[in-house]
Amino acid sequence: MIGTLLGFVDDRALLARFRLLLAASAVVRAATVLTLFPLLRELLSDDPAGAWPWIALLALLVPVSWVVDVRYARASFAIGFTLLRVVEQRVLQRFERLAIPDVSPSVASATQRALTASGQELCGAFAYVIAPLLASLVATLLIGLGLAVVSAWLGLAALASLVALGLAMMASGALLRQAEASYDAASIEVGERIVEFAQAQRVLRASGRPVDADAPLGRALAAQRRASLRLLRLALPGTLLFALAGQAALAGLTVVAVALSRDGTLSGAEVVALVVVAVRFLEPFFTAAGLSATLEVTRGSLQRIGRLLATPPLPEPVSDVVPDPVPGAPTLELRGVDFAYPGGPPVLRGVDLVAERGRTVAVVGPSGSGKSTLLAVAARLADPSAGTVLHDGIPARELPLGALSARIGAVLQDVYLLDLPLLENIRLARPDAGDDEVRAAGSAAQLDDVVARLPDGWRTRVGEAGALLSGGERQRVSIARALLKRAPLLLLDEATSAVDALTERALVAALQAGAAERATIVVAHRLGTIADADEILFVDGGAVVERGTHAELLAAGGRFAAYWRRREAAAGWTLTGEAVTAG
Ligand SMILES: Nc1ncnc2c1ncn2[C@@H]1O[C@H](COP(=O)(O)OP(=O)(O)OP(=O)(O)O)[C@@H](O)[C@H]1O
Repeated sequence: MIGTLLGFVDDRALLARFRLLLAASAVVRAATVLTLFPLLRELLSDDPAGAWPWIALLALLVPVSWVVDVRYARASFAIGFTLLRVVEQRVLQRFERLAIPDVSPSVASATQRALTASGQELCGAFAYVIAPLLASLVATLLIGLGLAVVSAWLGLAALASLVALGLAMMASGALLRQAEASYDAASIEVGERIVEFAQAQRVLRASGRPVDADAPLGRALAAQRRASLRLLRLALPGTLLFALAGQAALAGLTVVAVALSRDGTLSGAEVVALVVVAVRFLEPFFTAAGLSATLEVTRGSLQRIGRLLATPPLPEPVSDVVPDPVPGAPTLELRGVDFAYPGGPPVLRGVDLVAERGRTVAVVGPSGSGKSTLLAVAARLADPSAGTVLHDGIPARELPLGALSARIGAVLQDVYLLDLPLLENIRLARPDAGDDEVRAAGSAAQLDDVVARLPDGWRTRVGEAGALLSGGERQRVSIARALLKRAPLLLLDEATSAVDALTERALVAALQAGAAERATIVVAHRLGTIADADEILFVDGGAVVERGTHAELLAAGGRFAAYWRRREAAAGWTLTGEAVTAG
């Protein structure tokens, strides 16, 4: 565990200082304890004046030990804070680079715990528990060596004590580890359920479901309570076992000292001195017994962070240099792309798609046929299991993620706004854009009337996840982002599904204004958007089953034509008063 912890520390000079101070602290502590042996021996002998040199040495060691320990504590804190920083950094970096399907609720919850608790736990545990314990344990080893110098038998007894205490420590750790693992799993489950509970408030209230013991959150909280009780229960036998081993070790050392006195190897005064040294020798182990629960929590945090960091990120090229576009290559090309979500059936099968500058490709198909997934793979939110995605002829995997993201503007189904002013939410698409540009993009995205209603206009914070705005308003913000970005590839997934027909017309016009400069792929159910596309791909079961222009596909009388007729018929249906009638 200590090796793993120190493995996170990227400051080599700090690590070297820490190791040096650890050695110095252990040596001085051991020397202080071992000095007690000759000091007490002389003090209890016929000539107590012989104790003066040892008292002088002790008087010197005490302030030296204090100075070394203060420096050691400072280095330990510096390591603790470095752990906090590096863990936060690595967890965030890894999270940002995970393929989107890998960002499951449990990964999100584990990340949240790693960022909000684990880093702090590691920092505190290292500075307050692990580092002091480490110095004490190394000092104990040195004291054991010192005892061996006095007598080989004492050395052996000390070694046997260390082994017994080490085994007791491992046994109590193993008991706690199991309980800690189930407590950890229960806490992650509670984290997931709380997020779900908060997000599903409208649905829960609409369905009138009370939060009771049978609700998912109630069940998760009950499981966490049980796991926490088990953790407390299992801490007790471990501590008792440890105390027993400690008493046995002390008794063993005393028996050896007494036996050595009986055969004349040690004087009575030396036996008394040895018992005092033996007590100090065992002290760190008793401290460790009291702290074993903290150590197991630290081990749990480390494992959680390790699991998160073990999830492979989307592979990135080693070099930051963006390869040159291949002359004449389309803006985006998918060649024989297959894709499946982790553990799921194939969702895309052999998809070919070419999106060229100035042209619009519409992807059409029944619900669940894989349209949004196709856009996700195009944007490299996930890598295909087979086939290639090329941007300007460059395989997506050869483009640094930053460069790739700069090429793509997207309005996806799940629009997410941050709790920032409206203006800043739009500016996220292009952080260097000036206020005027951001406002112009917002106006083109039909946000002027929204802004007029907001208390602070463009500077109004939109609330967590954009809670202050309606679904259609959030879509407009997302479109404003895409307009501001002016990326060469625009991906639209039901981009205007939540706005009224009039606003939609204005938004489509705004999006078309720059269409000559970019390639557009649009997933839409609305007939107008589909009919105007340069090419339509009809997708079913993850495969492109028909492709062509609107006129060609209608003339072919195949799947798309049937879909189109059904849509047209549905568009004629209207709800009036009590009945549904065809219009
Ligand atoms: N994160 C995910 N994990 C596992 N399966 C998923 C995930 N997202 C989508 N799927 C599955 O992949 C399939 C295709 O989903 P996708 O959202 O791409 O379809 P779609 O054609 O865009 O549907 P819609 O028109 O309803 O938006 C569906 O069967 C869906 O259940």
